[in-house]
Amino acid sequence: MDTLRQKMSSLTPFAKKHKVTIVGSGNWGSTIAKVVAENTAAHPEIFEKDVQMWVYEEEITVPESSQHYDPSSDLSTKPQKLTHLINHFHENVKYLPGIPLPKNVIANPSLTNAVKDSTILVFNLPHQFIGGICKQLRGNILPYARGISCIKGVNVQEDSVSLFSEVIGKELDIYCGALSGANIANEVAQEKFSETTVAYDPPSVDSQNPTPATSRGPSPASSHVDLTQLPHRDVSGKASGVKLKPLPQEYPALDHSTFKTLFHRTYFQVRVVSDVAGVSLGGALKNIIAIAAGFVDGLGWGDNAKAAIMRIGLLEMVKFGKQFFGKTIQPRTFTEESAGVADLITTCAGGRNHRCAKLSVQRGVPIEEVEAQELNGQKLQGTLTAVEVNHFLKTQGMEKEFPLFTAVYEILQGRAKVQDLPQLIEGSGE
Ligand SMILES: NC(=O)C1=CN([C@@H]2O[C@H](COP(=O)(O)OP(=O)(O)OC[C@H]3O[C@@H](n4cnc5c(N)ncnc54)[C@H](O)[C@@H]3O)[C@@H](O)[C@H]2O)C=CC1
Ligand SMILES: O=C(CO)COP(=O)(O)O
Repeated sequence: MDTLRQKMSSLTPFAKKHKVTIVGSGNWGSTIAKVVAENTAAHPEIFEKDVQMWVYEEEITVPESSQHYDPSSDLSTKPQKLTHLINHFHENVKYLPGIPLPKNVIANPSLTNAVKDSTILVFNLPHQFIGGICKQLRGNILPYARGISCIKGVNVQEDSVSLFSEVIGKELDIYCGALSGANIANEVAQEKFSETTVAYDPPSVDSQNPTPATSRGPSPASSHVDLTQLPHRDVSGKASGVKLKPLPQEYPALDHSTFKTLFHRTYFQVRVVSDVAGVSLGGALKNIIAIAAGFVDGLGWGDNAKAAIMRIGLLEMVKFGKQFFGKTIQPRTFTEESAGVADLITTCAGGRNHRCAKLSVQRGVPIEEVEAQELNGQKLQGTLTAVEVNHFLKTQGMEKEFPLFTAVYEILQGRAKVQDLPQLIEGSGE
């Protein structure tokens, strides 16, 4: 059905194209902006070519290591707005240096202006900032927009845990799916082969009743179907209704096929699934395990130790998913999709959480100190996630059920030593 719609759209163009905004412009945000802009340019029948990229504005000086550094130019000798530099050099010289961005990536410091008229909002920023961003966005987006969250983290509030796709959906009254995978940003940006998983499972409102393009009326008020209740888990696991506004018929459907077209490149191969919880949790929880893997690498304990950490960690990820997202999750997502075990492997090998944890052991300093020294403004997600997950497990009286997550937390708090890891997790993973 979806393929039929796309074929028909190439015969009879839709009156409107999807405008895409990337909310965030860090290491991964800029990389996803590049991927998406390549695809919007390649598919003018579905998307507007220009991709807005919201940038948290800051003044920076072009580093001398940059190919754009020119001592005779004010652009290099005086601090400049990051948006100005991105739009001038078509490169995010701070967060994704050395990677040319397509000219149709437009850096925009105004959040509300960047999302204006966009039907697709791709959320890609460190998870600690999403609450404030949603508050600013509320009431300033198209009511029938759809979201994709590329954020790796979980939302812990008091005694509850939820996904960022759920937070975004609830705050903005839209449907939001997720994208996550074994995706070290710099490698994807260099177009080295990788895979990712997109999870998208809205009610059938967008793909149902696909009136052929040829018989559609021009009225902007027309829609695919009537308003539909979108069942959402709320933070306590109960269903809470969000009214999903239907997409006007002037637009191509927003379905699995469209999202695959938006994100898939030969170097970045997409599988689209429906398990939003599994995809999101894989991305969030593996960051805690990557810290443990970095700790044992920092001690020089070798590959067997790291493999053990990853195996036990994977079991805790699946257990956490089943325990707290049981009704919605498909456990095989953790083992079969890029967003599961593949992401765990890549992050424990080449991710920032692993690297900073390893250096913190080698240098004998807190991981936050390494983060500040090494990452030039990029943010670790595993440290905060370890604290948040521990807070949640405590409220459930379940710290002991997740010994590796708990051990990472205790080590980060300075209450246990990395050397104690084998004792702290002894007997777990059985
Ligand atoms: N970098 C990577 O390799 C990958 C990252 N991810 C995930 O993507 C998400 C975004 O990560 P990155 O793009 O790498 O970010 P990053 O680690 O590069 O973070 C820095 C970003 O945060 C912004 N920022 C700083 N203060 C802010 C504030 N007060 N409000 C809003 N934004 C602020 C900065 O402007 C910058 O864009 C994270 O959840 C991360 O786990 C997912 C896959 C790969
Ligand atoms: O999520 C990632 C790879 O998929 C990146 O992990 P880090 O944040 O540890 O670099």
